[in-house]
Amino acid sequence: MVKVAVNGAGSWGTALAVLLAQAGYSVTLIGRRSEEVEEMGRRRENARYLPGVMFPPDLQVTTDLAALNADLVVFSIPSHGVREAARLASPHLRAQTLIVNTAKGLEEGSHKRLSQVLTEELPGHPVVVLSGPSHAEEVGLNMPTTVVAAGELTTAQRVQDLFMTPRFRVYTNPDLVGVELGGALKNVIALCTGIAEGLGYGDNTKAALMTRGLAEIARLGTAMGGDPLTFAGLAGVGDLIVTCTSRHSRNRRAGVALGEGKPLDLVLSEVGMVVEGVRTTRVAHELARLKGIAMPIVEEAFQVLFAGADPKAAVSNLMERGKRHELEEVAAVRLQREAVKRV
Ligand SMILES: NC(=O)C1=CN([C@@H]2O[C@H](COP(=O)(O)OP(=O)(O)OC[C@H]3O[C@@H](n4cnc5c(N)ncnc54)[C@H](OP(=O)(O)O)[C@@H]3O)[C@@H](O)[C@H]2O)C=CC1
Ligand SMILES: O=C(CO)COP(=O)(O)O
Repeated sequence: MVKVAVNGAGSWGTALAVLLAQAGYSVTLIGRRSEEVEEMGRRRENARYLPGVMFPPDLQVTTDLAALNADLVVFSIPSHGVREAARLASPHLRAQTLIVNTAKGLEEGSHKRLSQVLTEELPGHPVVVLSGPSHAEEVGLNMPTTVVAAGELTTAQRVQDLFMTPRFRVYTNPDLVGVELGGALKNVIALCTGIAEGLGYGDNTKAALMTRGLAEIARLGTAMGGDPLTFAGLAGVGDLIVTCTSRHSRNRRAGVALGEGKPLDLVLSEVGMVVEGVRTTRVAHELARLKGIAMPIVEEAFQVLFAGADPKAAVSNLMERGKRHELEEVAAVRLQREAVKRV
């Protein structure tokens, strides 16, 4: 039987451990705090992070990293903990252990994608990224969900085979860069649509932020080597839609509270779970500057989160920017053609 370890017992790790155990594998969920792990073992439920989703009888829960001696190890650790978690995991893995990363973010400081971090810390291990519109609360209740497995295609197909169930449909995508950037950057836009909601603005404003946000995601993502088509797929617009609109989204919820005027520290403690978009805003802001990419929404998000800017003024700044074409590159070609015709 395939032996699986899920490293990280938050909401996403728990939902995936339940999914894989229901699929019939021998699954161990690894948490880092013994009191919580003991409670989960006793209640057969992760009451803190995923209440209402009962564990299948065969799902094991432990703090013991020896459980990482498995065929497949799923990392569900927030982005800021991935490098350290990989270092701790390294001595326990089998030579051939397949690694699947499910966190969505970028490493602060290095700006690295999380698959790059994992490949650096776990050399020789194949790394695949699982991403897409998939809230733990719904996966835990077996609601139909679609995701992508991104990486070297034959390895991504192994992950597709392992995770696919009648309620969890997995597509493959060879574009690791595009999938990881789509998954990380949509959290920034979800914070912004949440802020707009908290300010009392309506659906027009949210649709504007989602659409122009996607333009920014694709602009930075393609500059970093992603395929433009990936941003029209599950890990791009698909995840953007769910995160900007779902009541389950922690990024959206944090944005709403910020828009209502609460300070960031209070917002984060009230949400009580990881809000990846905050750190990712800082990284995306740095990347945009370094690469000379126009990301006005990310700029305003950065000013609101880290420079005390007023959210309402941030929306006005976006609305009152200089005039633009919707598709700058297309417009440049058209204008050139029209100029030639006039000569
Ligand atoms: N929840 C979801 O629906 C989805 C989440 N994701 C992504 O999955 C990743 C994990 O998120 P999620 O499970 O939701 O987060 P949660 O906030 O639900 O849980 C976080 C878990 O990670 C642990 N943790 C926190 N910091 C560290 C660290 N530095 N090192 C090791 N463990 C740590 C926490 O342990 P403790 O309780 O001890 O602090 C907790 O078990 C994120 O990148 C998120 O974007 C992706 C798709 C869906
Ligand atoms: O990535 C997610 C859904 O696909 C989870 O989003 P939140 O972290 O905002 O809850």
